[in-house]
Amino acid sequence: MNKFDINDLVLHYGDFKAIKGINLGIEQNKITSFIGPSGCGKSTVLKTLNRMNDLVEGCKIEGQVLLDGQDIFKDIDVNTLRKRVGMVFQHPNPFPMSIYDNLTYGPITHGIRKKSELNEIVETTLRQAALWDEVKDKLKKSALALSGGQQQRLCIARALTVNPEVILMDEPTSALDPISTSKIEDLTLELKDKYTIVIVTHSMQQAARISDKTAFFLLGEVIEYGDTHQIFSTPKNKKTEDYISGRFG
Ligand SMILES: Nc1ncnc2c1ncn2[C@@H]1O[C@H](COP(=O)(O)OP(=O)(O)OP(=O)(O)O)[C@@H](O)[C@H]1O
Repeated sequence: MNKFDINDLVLHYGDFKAIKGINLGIEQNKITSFIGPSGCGKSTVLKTLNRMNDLVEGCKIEGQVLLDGQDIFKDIDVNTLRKRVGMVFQHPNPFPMSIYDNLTYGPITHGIRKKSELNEIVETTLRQAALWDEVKDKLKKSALALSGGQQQRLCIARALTVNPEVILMDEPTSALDPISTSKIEDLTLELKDKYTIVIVTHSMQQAARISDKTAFFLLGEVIEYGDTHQIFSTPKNKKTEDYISGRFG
């Protein structure tokens, strides 16, 4: 079953046509990777899924994006959409406050006040993000004192605090060392039981390791989309083959 249906998506930044008519079904409880050379529109499509492009001046979107069959531009209020569809960015961006406050910020905004409930959210999400053991004794310490890899796991935990259905990840490990990268990859694999995950990655090894489905982007179009194993072993399109075999990009 598809969590998202992207139908004939065209996106302009001013006069520049960044996305040239994309059709894609994102399956529920799967990890979908977007791969392709720099500037081909991967992040743009990812950000469209929770309407982050709305804030960009001159951005014009045509076509349809459905979340569980509902039009994200017409049927769902943007705050509800962003609660349902969380995001983790390339560079860890914890708020300059304590670990605890980072994790209670979203729930408090959504009206949760009870201390016991907030405590439970903090512990549950830190456990889900495989960070609890490392930080349980310093929850009141600044999140900025954590290592980069820990900060990124905190940002994943923070994304989980409002109980989303989808997690969008924009190159979440590109600023991290190999050990932290491997932790985030393991975590991502664990999270797919409960969440639908879409990840933009420059690492084809990463896409091959963790994703069920892969979409190959080129110049604002999806050239090929299918099971990750098929895309990497028997690509149907010559351009996909050239890219994954390192002939360009
Ligand atoms: N805010 C913006 N204003 C104008 N043009 C933009 C904006 N954001 C992206 N673009 C352009 O749209 C195109 C697609 O960019 P996008 O960031 O989606 O590509 P990408 O595949 O994610 O690239 P990368 O892998 O380098 O992150 C690029 O040509 C980029 O320059």
